[in-house]
Amino acid sequence: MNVTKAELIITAGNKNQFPEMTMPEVAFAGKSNVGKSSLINCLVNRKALARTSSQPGKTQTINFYGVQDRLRFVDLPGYGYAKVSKTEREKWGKLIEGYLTHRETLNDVILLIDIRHEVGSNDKMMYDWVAHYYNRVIVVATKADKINRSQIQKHVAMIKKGLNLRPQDMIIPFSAVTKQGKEEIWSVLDKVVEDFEQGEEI
Ligand SMILES: Nc1nc2c(ncn2[C@@H]2O[C@H](COP(=O)(O)OP(=O)(O)OP(=O)(O)O)[C@@H](O)[C@H]2O)c(=O)[nH]1
Ligand SMILES: [Mg+2]
Repeated sequence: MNVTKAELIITAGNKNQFPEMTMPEVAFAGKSNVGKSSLINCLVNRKALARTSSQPGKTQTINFYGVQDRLRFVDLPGYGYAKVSKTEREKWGKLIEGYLTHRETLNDVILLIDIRHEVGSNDKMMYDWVAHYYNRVIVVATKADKINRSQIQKHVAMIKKGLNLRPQDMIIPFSAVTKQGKEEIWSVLDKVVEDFEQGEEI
């Protein structure tokens, strides 16, 4: 999709604020600071539509973005930030669960993993959880610019193994700096929109 229009729809701190289910949605999950907001900005050709920060744990709400009036991107709060209190973590769990398990228009969850690192226990937990509810999981291995190009396939294989990906899952190396992987992600998303719009016509 050639994106010329993207806007924040709502910053939701609880499920009553989730927008009506009128459009296909794709949610971005992953550890705090992994690059969820940066990926969204890259996909919509904007520098700062989704707020990014070098300080982890900044996004504590579910942020809905409208893309070209055909698709929504859903920026989920990151997990695994140690300085967050137990009460905050519980609130996070309820909010995420309330979204991920009750959203008929949620087509895919994109799980972001830092390409440099071994898969963490939180990542594995998140993957297993999403895999349980959704047909496929799209894994985006972020910050690919931080490793040598020749090492990318090795790291991708390491993540595949660490998460124990199934044949129907996908893994795409990506960099918000070089935009590597952007086209590949869009070709998956374009198909999501097409399928949704065709389903509506019937
Ligand atoms: N080199 C490089 N840096 C990146 C990339 N993606 C994100 N970053 C940097 O990583 C930091 C965190 O990025 P965010 O997009 O804010 O991460 P997030 O997952 O939204 O973080 P939370 O909202 O705290 O969960 C920022 O300093 C970004 O500039 C990338 O592909 N390459
Ligand atoms: Mg963020």
